[in-house]
Amino acid sequence: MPSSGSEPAFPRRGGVLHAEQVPIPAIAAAVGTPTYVYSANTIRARLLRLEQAFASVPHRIHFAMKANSNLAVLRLLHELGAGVDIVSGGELFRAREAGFIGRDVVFSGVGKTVREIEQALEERVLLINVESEAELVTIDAVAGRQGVVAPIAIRVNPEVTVDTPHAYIKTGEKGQKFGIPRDDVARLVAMVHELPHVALRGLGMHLGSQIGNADPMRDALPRLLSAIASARADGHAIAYMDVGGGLAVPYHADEGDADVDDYAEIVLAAARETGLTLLLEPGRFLVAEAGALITEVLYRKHAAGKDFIVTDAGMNDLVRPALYQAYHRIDAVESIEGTVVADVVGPICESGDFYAKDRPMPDVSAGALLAVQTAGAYGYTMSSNYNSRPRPAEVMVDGDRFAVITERERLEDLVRHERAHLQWRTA
Ligand SMILES: Cc1ncc(COP(=O)(O)O)c(C=O)c1O
Ligand SMILES: N[C@@H](CCCC[NH3+])C(=O)O
Repeated sequence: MPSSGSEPAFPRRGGVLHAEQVPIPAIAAAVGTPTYVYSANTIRARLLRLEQAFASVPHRIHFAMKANSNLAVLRLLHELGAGVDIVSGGELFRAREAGFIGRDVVFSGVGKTVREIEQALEERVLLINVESEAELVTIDAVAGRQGVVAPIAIRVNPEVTVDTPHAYIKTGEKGQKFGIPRDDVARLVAMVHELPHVALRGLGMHLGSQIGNADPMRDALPRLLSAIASARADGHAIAYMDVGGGLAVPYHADEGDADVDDYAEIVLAAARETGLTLLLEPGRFLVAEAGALITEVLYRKHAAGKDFIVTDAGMNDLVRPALYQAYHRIDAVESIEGTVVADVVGPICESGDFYAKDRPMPDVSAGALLAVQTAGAYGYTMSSNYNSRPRPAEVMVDGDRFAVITERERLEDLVRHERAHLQWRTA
């Protein structure tokens, strides 16, 4: 790791990268900006926190890799014994590359294609979480063609009230596309008996994301438990109970974590009551605080009585503020004298391209580095090439080691691949 000797100005509680001294200026100089920087030690600490909370029952933590599918992050979680929750063939491919095998994988999502179901069955995934009757029939047909029996779980929509900071990140409420409405579950469970190539091994749910208290889980668990009891009464050998992800992390400096112990207490009680293996699918909780987006200030601008800080990162690099009006703390990497109330905006041609509005900020000049905090979850994975911009680099820091992947390397690999497979065919 190149070292500049300068210490980041932000390793305080509630921020990211507090678990180790990460030489951000040296990383920015070596890799360029914008770049995501992840801390392996923070991910270790977060996983340990959850492992300790659930240690008293048989359980497995399946990281929802949609939150962060960087290979170094996945490899670390694999080494630490986690499994993964995937939602596409692409995620299955990345999971395999990171060392996960079939039984480490649960496959969620409302729109799995036949090809994705085939691949999941070829890999012998632990569970395919079924989200509709049509999907159930498709899985049975695909498994039949492969001559196997697909292990499935039914994802119940418990239809409870879920309190999240934005409507787009609720999933377990009535009328949403996710899961099987709770009144339909018994019918689907019964249908499984008619389908020779599926075996119902679990029931699960996922309530939503960034859920700061245990109330929705408290409301939903009895509904999941009753579905489990009916499925068992109907003769199914249920082995797993999946409570999804959703645990909140602090984005504001004065916010606390979701109360893991409160959450664990009610989930543990339910798991004990069933005697089943508990599956958890946390995404954000494991990685959000382990990541920051490092961006350079390009310009200061004063217009119509307002101050703007123009950064080289935009909504294509981190879309959460534009998509969910999400708050991310923004700190100067090196100490700056004075503050200014400013909008922090990116270079994209959209008025929604901002990271902060009218926010007291360090009075930075062009060339200063900013750290957009709590960006390790749904940061890079939701980034795009909008405005034909390259995606940010990603750097994983682990003590004095670091692993870098840049867009140039990704594109070079793609082009190499394309060249290797380019061939003309006669029509
Ligand atoms: C099925 C499923 N499991 C797990 C997660 C992970 O959620 P979170 O990152 O909030 O823990 C999600 C995303 O909301 C999801 O859709
Ligand atoms: N992408 C969302 C979380 C939703 C996860 C998928 N169900 C976020 O950035 O907050």
